[in-house]
Amino acid sequence: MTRTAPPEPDTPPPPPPATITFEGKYGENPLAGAGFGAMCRRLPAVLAHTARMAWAVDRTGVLLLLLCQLLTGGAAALVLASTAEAMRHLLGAGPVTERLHASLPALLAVTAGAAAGRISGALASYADGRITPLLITEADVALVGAVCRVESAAYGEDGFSDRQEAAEVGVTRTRTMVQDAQRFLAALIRMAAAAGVVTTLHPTMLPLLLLAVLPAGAGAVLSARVDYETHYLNVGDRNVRSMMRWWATYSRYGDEVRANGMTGYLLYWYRALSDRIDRRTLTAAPRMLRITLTTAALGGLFLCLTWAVLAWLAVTGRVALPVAATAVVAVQTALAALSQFVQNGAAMFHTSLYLADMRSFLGLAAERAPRRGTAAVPERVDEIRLDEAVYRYPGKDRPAVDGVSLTLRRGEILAVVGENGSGKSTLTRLLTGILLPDKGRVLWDGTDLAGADPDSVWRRTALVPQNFACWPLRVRENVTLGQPRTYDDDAVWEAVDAVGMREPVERLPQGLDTLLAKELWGGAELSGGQWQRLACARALYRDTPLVILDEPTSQMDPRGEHQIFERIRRGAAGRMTIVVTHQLENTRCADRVVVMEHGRIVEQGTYEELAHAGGLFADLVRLAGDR
Ligand SMILES: Nc1ncnc2c1ncn2[C@@H]1O[C@H](COP(=O)(O)OP(=O)(O)OP(=O)(O)O)[C@@H](O)[C@H]1O
Repeated sequence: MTRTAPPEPDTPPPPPPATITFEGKYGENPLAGAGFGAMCRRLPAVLAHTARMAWAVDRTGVLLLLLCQLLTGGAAALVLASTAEAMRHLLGAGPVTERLHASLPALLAVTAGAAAGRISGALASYADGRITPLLITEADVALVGAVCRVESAAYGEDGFSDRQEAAEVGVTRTRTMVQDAQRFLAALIRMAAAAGVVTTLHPTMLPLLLLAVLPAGAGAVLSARVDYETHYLNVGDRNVRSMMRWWATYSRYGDEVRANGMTGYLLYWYRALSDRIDRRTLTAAPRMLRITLTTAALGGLFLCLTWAVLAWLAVTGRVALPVAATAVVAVQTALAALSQFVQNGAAMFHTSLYLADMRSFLGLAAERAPRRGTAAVPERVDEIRLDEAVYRYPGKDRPAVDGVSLTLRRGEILAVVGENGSGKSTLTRLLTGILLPDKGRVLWDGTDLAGADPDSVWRRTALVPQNFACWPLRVRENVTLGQPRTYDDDAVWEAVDAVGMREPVERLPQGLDTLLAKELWGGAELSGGQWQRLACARALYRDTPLVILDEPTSQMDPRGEHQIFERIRRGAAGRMTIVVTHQLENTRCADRVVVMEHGRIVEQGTYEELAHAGGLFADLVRLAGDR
């Protein structure tokens, strides 16, 4: 139900958030065709996977955990055997003091066994506490690393982001993985010990006990399946909700949200989406209840049968009274162990579903990692050539860059202009090898980027994108991005000076050491234009053979803009510089201007040539002046 009303009563109610439905292979729940047996068969693989991951991060912890499991089993067996022994004496014939005296060693053994069990339990928790944080970090870092490394084109693939969201849940679930596995193993060992004792008392007892707990296990597995199905249905909505949550609450967008009166709608939207997620969860609740009630009833029935058989064995003299008393303890122990065994088995199964999502996403990311070749581009690049390059984004009908040929030489400044969506940024992505063309080639001094090691290419590029990041790091790291060229700050100040930021940085409380995140303790904030200057300083600091500035001065005052273009001119000799801009006056500094339309280069020449050519550029110049 939607409780937050849209803000304006006299306007029509806003539409609810769009429903995202997966199609194709992403629409298929991986559990849809899996039966109960198939689900149970996953467990050994999950156990082995958990053991492998745990072994990789903390061998001592794993060995300690295994030792604890053996100790737990041994302690359980000792407690049961000694209980039987103590019962035999206590319920035997003779005076009470003598019976007590005779049973004392067995009672002491019970105490020692119980103490050993407790100690090994505590040690197992300690080992789990050591391993789990490391495992979570491993999984988390693997996920972040995998996403950072995929080919940029993968971000545009349908379902990529949703599968990433599902994988994030897998990382969270890693928290319970070791604990579930450890409890599962401990229960298995305790169960084996108790089952041995129960079987020696009477062979019918064990199958009855099994029947008593199996329904609970089946119930837990089936509930886990329903829970996962609901989770799976909600992945898309949860993903978009968490994105919107970030956008709506991030302080940087606070002005836009408030001054556009968006708060009411955003809350309405957020509530409506949350309600939809809740509705799906609630729809699953009656199914869960049915499963739990049915399996509990079945389990209860079999448990009654177990106790009835035990009573019948004792009453008919088929087992002696001391043995029957031991049987009560053994049945209780076996029952507890069996319940723990099936419950933790089901929990492991449950966790395994989310971990499988994580593993499958990591597999997808590995498939999408660059596989381009190992050719290294030369240190000093003299020429970059685009040869009939075509690139179409996934899911788009038309190519964003459509058969572009272009040669850029060292020392040249190239300006790229064109209307919105004409393919300028995509062209820069092709030149830097962020994207590889579907057809045609991009050659750096004759080396095709399709066969070049991308890291060797990106060591030679510097890019100020349209949407640059405002890193919540210190000023220094915002310039160096953590890759200092020297151990002193001279090169950093040089880049800061080049964009006219010395004075504002010196005025910050800790200069270059100031944290640029107002929302963090002790942080400071810059203005939009100052952030953009810093993004340019970042590119200049890198001192690479190719520098690309995509709308680098859109937020700057005229002085800042002048300073940046002055710096571009001065530094042009040793490199290739590409400036993408809508400020056509700024293209005067370029040796050549290329004009793009619908993904193609439609004109090229100097500013003066194009301004008088009567084509698209001249048209845009006229429109810019006609205000
Ligand atoms: N990541 C993307 N995924 C899918 N389509 C994209 C993506 N980026 C751009 N496009 C599409 O490719 C076309 C060219 O976009 P591009 O960003 O290269 O244009 P542009 O000339 O830089 O535009 P602008 O002047 O607005 O920055 C557009 O139709 C756009 O919708």
